[in-house]
Amino acid sequence: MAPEKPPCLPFLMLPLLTLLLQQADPRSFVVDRERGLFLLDGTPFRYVSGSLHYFRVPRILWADRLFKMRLSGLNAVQLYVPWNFHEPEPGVYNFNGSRDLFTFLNEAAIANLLVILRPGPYICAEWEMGGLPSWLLRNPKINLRTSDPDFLAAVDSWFKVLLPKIYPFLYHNGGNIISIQVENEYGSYWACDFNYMRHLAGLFRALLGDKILLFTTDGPDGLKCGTLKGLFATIDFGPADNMTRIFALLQKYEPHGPLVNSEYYTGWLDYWGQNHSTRSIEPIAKGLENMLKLGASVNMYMFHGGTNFGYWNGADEKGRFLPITTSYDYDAPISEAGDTTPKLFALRNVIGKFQEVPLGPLPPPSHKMMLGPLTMHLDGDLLGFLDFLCPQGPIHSVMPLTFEAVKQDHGYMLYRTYLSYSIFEPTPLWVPNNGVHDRAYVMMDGVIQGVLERNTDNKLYLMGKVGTKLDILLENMGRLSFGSNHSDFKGLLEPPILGQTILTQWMIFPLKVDHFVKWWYTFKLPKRPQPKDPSGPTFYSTMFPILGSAGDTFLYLPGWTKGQVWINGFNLGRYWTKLGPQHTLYVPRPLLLPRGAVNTITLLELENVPLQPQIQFLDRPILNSTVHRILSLSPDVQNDTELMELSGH
Ligand SMILES: CCCCNC(=S)N1C[C@H](O)[C@@H](O)[C@@H](O)[C@H]1CO
Repeated sequence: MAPEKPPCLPFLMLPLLTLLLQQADPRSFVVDRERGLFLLDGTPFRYVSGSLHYFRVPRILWADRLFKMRLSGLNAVQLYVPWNFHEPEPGVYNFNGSRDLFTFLNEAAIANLLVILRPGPYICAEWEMGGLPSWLLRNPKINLRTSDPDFLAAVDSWFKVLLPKIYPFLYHNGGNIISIQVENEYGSYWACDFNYMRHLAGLFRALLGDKILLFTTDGPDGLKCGTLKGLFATIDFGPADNMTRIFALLQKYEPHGPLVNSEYYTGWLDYWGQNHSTRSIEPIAKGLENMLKLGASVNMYMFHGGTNFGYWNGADEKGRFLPITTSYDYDAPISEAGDTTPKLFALRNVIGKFQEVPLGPLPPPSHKMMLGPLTMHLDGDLLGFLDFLCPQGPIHSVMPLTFEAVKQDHGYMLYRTYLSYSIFEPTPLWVPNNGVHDRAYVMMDGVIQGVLERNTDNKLYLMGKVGTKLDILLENMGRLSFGSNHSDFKGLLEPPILGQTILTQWMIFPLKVDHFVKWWYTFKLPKRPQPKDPSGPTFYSTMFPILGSAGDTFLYLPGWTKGQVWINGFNLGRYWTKLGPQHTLYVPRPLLLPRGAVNTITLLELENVPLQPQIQFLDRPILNSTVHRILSLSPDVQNDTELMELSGH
């Protein structure tokens, strides 16, 4: 008798068996193209994710923000890794303090959030130079975001440090990173260099292995040059866009994978001099629900925006140079100060229709502190501290040099020369070829004459005797983070012209303002003889204890014009109260010293000080003040510009 045949499983049992077998799989996150699903450990999985940038939030607040994101019903967090945040000089790496990416990944795991990592090398994100380090521009001919060997050599060197550190955090290795993005919206960049994308994909595979899901993200018009065979294609769009049309476009490149919107915009960014951006809740919630009904995986950009502390804001160029504001609130579901908003609860309700949302309640808004007004005391004009600000002394050069040429990444540089002849009539000073990058404060023998700005053809009319000292303070307002040109050199890119004379013989002072302020805050500077009413860039400070209950707060600078703020030596960011729309700077509670200790606040005011040099700490932000556009264009251009702005361009 033939041995009894083993019972043949009815055909339908097979998938279940496959599923059960897969259950036994080790940890895995894969795309099932037969069913158009993600599988997590063999089980169908959809992520509802939110973007949070660790580099825009003080480390001590990471757990709070991540916990709120989990309680909002998210099961993943998406984050960029800014190359320039971690490699300040070639071959010098920093993963400490608020740069400790790995602690952040562990905090995300503790909050029970999976991670979608986007290490670039370019990240956009309204971040300085889109995350690329400005020291790349010390080679002025470098071709960024292409297969230029010089660029690829720097990229390889960086990723050979970063990616091995990421490897243990990959999901299948026991970590929480389920997918990794290659480049960022490459299809929006002019180069369309497939050798570059293939190089990146090969490098990621070589350093991360073949299990991790590598993907790309592009806008609807970028799929042709941004996608690559072997990389999972995803797309980004906002609530006002046509989801059906855009997902149909995506399916031309990813016909069998799950639908993914990697950047579903919950708000938008702000530029200095433009109105504050807000986005209504209802269309955002409706769009999210429609995508979740389709079974799509979605990442909401941003879920918590945070702040561009220091000099880290990026910029765009739309006819005019448009620096991003210090606040990256983004009108996001979690506010810049970490508070829940009605938008968060609306989105949480939508998510709750599709998957389990952790029981609340979400924490109430943090305690906000009010304090002041406080009177700021004049410490002296910037020129009076040159020995501290540039201890190594000036660089001498016939022609002006850029920030990059003298290895100054951020902040300010002083260019000094002397009149070689007297000018008795008002004589125009200007910089050809739009050579002011980005703002120039012009002084004669220490007296401010006015400001020259990028993308304007404004001139200043000067008079002076031979030997008069001409000082031009150049402010770097942040390098372009989007568009066709990231080689956004800073400083005087051309020699200024006075009348018919090209000004040469420069003394160039790279200013270490942050070192100076930190040093001053620590060791207290000796008082110096100062002009009785200095004009131009000037330092003010005051000291104050917190006697009541400390809390998050918003620094308000009524009547001040434009400058930089430090709290206890920490660079809080830029202010531009005269222009708006941001009138307050978020001060996270942990930046303030404990009750009874004395805090120090330092301002570098670049233009004009109010009659009453006071500041205040408010219990709410002002991000939408009326915009006072400073039009320093010539009259004819000014009228056109005003017309354009009135017509809402
Ligand atoms: C004017 C926006 C500049 C282009 N950036 C766009 S579309 N975005 C996509 C980009 O990938 C992301 O990093 C962010 O920069 C986002 C805007 O917040």
